[in-house]
Amino acid sequence: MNAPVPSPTTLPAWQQLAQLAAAPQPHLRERLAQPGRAALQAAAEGTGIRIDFTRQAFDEAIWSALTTLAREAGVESQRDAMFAGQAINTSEQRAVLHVALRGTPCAKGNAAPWGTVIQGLVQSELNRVCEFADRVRAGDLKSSTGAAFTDVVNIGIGGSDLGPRMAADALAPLCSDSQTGLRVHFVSNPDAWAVYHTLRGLNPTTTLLIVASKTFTTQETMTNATTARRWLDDGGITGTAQSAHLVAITAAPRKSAAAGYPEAHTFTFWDWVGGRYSVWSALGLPLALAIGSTAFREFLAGGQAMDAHFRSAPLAQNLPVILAMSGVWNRNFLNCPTQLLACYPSRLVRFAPFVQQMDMESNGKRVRKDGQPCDSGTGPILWGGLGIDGQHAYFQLLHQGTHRVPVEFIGVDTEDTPLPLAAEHHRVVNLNLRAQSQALAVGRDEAATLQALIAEGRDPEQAAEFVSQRSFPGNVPNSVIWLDALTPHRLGALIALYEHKVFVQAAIWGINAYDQWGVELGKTMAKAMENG
Ligand SMILES: O=P(O)(O)OC[C@H]1O[C@](O)(CO)[C@@H](O)[C@@H]1O
Repeated sequence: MNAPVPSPTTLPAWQQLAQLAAAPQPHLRERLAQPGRAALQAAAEGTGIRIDFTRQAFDEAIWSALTTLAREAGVESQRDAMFAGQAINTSEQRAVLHVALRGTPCAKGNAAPWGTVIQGLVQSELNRVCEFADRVRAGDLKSSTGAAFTDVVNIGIGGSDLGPRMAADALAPLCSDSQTGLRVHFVSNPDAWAVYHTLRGLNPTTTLLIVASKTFTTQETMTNATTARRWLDDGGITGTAQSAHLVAITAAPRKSAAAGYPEAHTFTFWDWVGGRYSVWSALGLPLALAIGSTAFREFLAGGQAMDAHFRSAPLAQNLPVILAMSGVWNRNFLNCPTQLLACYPSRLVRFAPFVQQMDMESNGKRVRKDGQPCDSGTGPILWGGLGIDGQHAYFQLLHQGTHRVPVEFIGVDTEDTPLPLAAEHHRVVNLNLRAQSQALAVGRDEAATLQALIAEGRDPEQAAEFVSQRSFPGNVPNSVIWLDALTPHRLGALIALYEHKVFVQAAIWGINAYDQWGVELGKTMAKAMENG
């Protein structure tokens, strides 16, 4: 029997927020001119991350009510239940302990909140992953022909692809110890071209295949794995020799063993790690191969630093809570159904699709944990990509379209690309980020536009004719998430920030962020069609 979960709309703070939202809302232009605006900024110690949320469409009174809502919805007790390993994934009766994969966020000597058994399992599998990655990178672990591996192909989809692929793209280029010549490739799509295109340039005798699947049943992954193993066969890597080229990462090791993946090359994780939260587990092996075990452990430590902040910072200064509650205000009180994520460092090219799965597969829910229908909107439609490219594509709609799209910008303070003019590139990137954040917030009204046109030398009468087309409503709520650098540690902290944001929003809406029954129907129908 499901314990009843109160609708958030019955909470006093929700009702207060509804009243505040019903009052006339000052334009962000005016809000930004109000004193005390600078208070809407916060940083998480030890993570290198800070958030400027001065351009969110609320004032201190609304912000205070939003933090009260978080308290009334029991965000803190729900957070503690997650860290204590309680079965908060109620529809599957599972704990949600991806946080345990990053190590304990306690002072040295204190027991981990999830207990020593889980701590021991995690540490021993992490050590295996790190050792394996370093041996492959060093050329100590040889292929069946005695050669060092030159290429790794990770075959997986969804959570078994997006996280490690995103992080490898972001980190491999600048990890100084990643110059081993080992190339890491990813194939997710079962369209034949995807796997063909990846394998055709590779040498089977020096290629390591990783098949990553929590269930080890996903049809797309198994189809690609069959083709890749056939490619090894065709390249003369057959029978027992093939074992040296095969790796399985799964929570179902019996299934991978039955399919012929060697035990020594099988890395496991557990049912309490959701696919979209699994980059910290053995599923991070391709990332460890791309950046080395030292950097991989730094990545985990970054996640752990954000966990420590999430567990201890007051709600009003707590970065995951800030992102989550800004989102709740925009989604539920300003009625904005979407959320744009605009990343300015180009190494974060895959960050938005990664967060898209994390957020939409988690909070795309329509009933609460007790099975009752939600009477408020839940997870937003999250979309995005690289901000600068977006400026020359869809930002027009943000500035002058008929949708109001809240934006989260991500930028970095420092740049270490080994190019003589890298600092100039960096200046241009951050200048654009700051300009877009401000332009979307303040816009430009018709009077200011007319003045600007006249200052350009336009005839005032002619200028008046098209002043509306040259004006910008602004008032687009946005925050900027600043990283001091894009290192493994900081990326780990950034991912954990988003994981906890999703957690807080689910806690507010009373939904289960950790199941994904919605994707099952299509899978079942595909199977039924296959069986005629
Ligand atoms: O790792 P598996 O079991 O192959 O699943 C891959 C993905 O499929 C899903 O179950 C549904 O698309 C995701 O949640 C998961 O990340």
